[in-house]
Amino acid sequence: MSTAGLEGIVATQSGISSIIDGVLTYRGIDIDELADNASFEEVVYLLWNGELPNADALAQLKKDLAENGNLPEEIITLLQTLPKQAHPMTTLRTAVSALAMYDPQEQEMTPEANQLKALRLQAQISTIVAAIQRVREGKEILSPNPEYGYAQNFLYMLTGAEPDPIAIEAFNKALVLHADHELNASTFSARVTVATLANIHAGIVSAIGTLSGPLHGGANEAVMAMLEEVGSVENVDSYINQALSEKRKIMGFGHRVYKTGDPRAKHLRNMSQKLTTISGQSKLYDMSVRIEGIITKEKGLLPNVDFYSASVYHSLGISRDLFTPIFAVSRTSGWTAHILEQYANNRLIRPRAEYVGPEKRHYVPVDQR
Ligand SMILES: CC(=O)SCCNC(=O)CCNC(=O)[C@H](O)C(C)(C)COP(=O)(O)OP(=O)(O)OC[C@H]1O[C@@H](n2cnc3c(N)ncnc32)[C@H](O)[C@@H]1OP(=O)(O)O
Ligand SMILES: O=C([O-])CC(=O)C(=O)O
Repeated sequence: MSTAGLEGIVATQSGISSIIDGVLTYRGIDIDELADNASFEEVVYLLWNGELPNADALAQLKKDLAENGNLPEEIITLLQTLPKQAHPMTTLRTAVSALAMYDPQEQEMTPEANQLKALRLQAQISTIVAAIQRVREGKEILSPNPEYGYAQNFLYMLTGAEPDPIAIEAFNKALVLHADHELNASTFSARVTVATLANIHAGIVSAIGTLSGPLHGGANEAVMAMLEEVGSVENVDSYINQALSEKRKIMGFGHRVYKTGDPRAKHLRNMSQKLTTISGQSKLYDMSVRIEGIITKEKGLLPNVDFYSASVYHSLGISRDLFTPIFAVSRTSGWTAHILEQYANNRLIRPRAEYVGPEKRHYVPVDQR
């Protein structure tokens, strides 16, 4: 008997992140502690190496990420050539796929080569997402500033301006909160892909495609679309009641694993309150809180990581269709950690399907059909 959606099936062992009794940890460290204290670079190091970096290792990783963030000229030309109206997740997936062709170690599969490819991908993916926006605005594509950290560099490459410290802190926290999440759908697809011994870029392309759907990472963009459609706190009740009566899903609520709440959501809720106030858009936070109240009361569902991240990113001045690509920028750290873990102890992932098709029968020639 199959289990729909593989619910509750343990498909692999992993030492990277855990969800136990509703508590999320990266390498054993509670996400609450990391959200309040860690830089994204510390989290990347932790996910890849299993330990937090000392000061020298952290400085080296920051330097490596900034230095490896430049894009090959051919990728810049590609980004400038692809259709401007394409969804940025499609453009991102295509650019990462193309990036494999310019990676100096594309066909090398040693652990050392794979670690370097992971580093280059983590460095370049942020440049690509910022570049997608710059190209749409007809602006020059920027490279990372070696003086800046990862979060600061993304905001700088996106806008060309010096980002303010509150924005850097908030963006860093959002990156930390999205970095890894056990065997979510995109991570699973990355692991399935590389378990055939396909290369890292192939795994990340699979993962980006999987993340893009609204039942997974694409929900953050869908939440913002809903907030814009609702428009005001006064409209919330009628909009949500109508959606529920039509049995429509409310994006940003529910979770396959968490049934008593997503531990990341409270951080994003607090950030949403603060940032919407600073940016003069507290209406978005008020609408979100009202929606949460109704969905929790009517459906018993709680917000997931995607719900309040929408108003957070919007308050930072980020376009709605970049929300999911930004999720991919952060999750590349988790995807690559899982890919390296898969390579280190690999076996082809190939489950079975329960056959429910027609009984055995014979081929009928076309003139007899
Ligand atoms: C980063 C992330 O990926 S977090 C998740 C992001 N996705 C979303 O926010 C999309 C909205 N949420 C959902 O679609 C689901 O809750 C999922 C995909 C996250 C989890 O799905 P599953 O574990 O398969 O739960 P499933 O979709 O079977 O839902 C179970 C029941 O709750 C209902 N339900 C679940 N989520 C929602 C929702 N957001 N709005 C309304 N009803 C919902 C379903 O309609 C279903 O009801 P039924 O039993 O009467 O048919
Ligand atoms: O774990 C999941 O199913 C989805 C999720 O919250 C994530 O990927 O962050």
